Amino acid sequence: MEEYFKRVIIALDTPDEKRALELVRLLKNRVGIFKVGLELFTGAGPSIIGKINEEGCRVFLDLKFHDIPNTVYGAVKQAARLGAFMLDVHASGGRKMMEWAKKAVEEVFERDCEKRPKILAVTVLTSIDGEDLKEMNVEKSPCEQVLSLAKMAKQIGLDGVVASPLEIRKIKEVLGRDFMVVTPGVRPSFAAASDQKRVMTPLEAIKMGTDYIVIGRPVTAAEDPPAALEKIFD
Ligand SMILES: O=C(O)c1cc(=O)[nH]c(=O)n1[C@@H]1O[C@H](COP(=O)(O)O)[C@@H](O)[C@H]1O
Repeated sequence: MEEYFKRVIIALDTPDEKRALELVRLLKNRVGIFKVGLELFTGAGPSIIGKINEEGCRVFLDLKFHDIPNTVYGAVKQAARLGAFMLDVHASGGRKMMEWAKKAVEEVFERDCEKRPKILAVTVLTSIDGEDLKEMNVEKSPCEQVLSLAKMAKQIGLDGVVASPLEIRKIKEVLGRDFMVVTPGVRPSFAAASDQKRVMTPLEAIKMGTDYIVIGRPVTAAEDPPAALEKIFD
């Protein structure tokens, strides 16, 4: 079980700092990384990252930056100083935007490469399927589109990608084992898929070779979050 817990990131999707820290305290003896996304960051403010770090846990700062290169460069510079272990930008922001995001992190940690947060590129959201892509005039399948964005992220020198579990095998095969893959869109058999479309169970995703799975509601909305987490891998 420990082997599985090491690969879990819990998404703290609540606007409430108190609830977020309560979840961290409930789960921190099993899970070491918590995700601060748009809802919590906007609701609780940037200081939430330091507070999670003070609990002895690492933070994936998931703000999915997507803007012109100069704006993303400035935002990533600020985000990189907050103490996150990983942060992300949208790959669909393009090559230059990703290059500038990398440059921002490198400049902040010029003298301290070890502390540099990892930068991930979000490929195709797990809530999007082939039909949705077609509607946006993307003729590629989700897997092809993920792979082409992931290749660009790797060329630029980002640390990895966020993709669905359905693409893990292909990304690792083509881009190598060291290129990090983080997969939301995991649903245990007892949980509803809700707005997620490209899903697999957490255990299947880990067996496919993902570096980390991101789990939110199946754990955080459960009456007993630690028990829900145990049940997933039991
Ligand atoms: O970047 C992400 O973390 C992300 C990318 C993606 O493609 N799909 C996705 O669901 N996420 C995030 O992963 C979490 C999934 O939460 P649940 O659907 O509740 O398990 C949410 O916080 C999403 O914002």
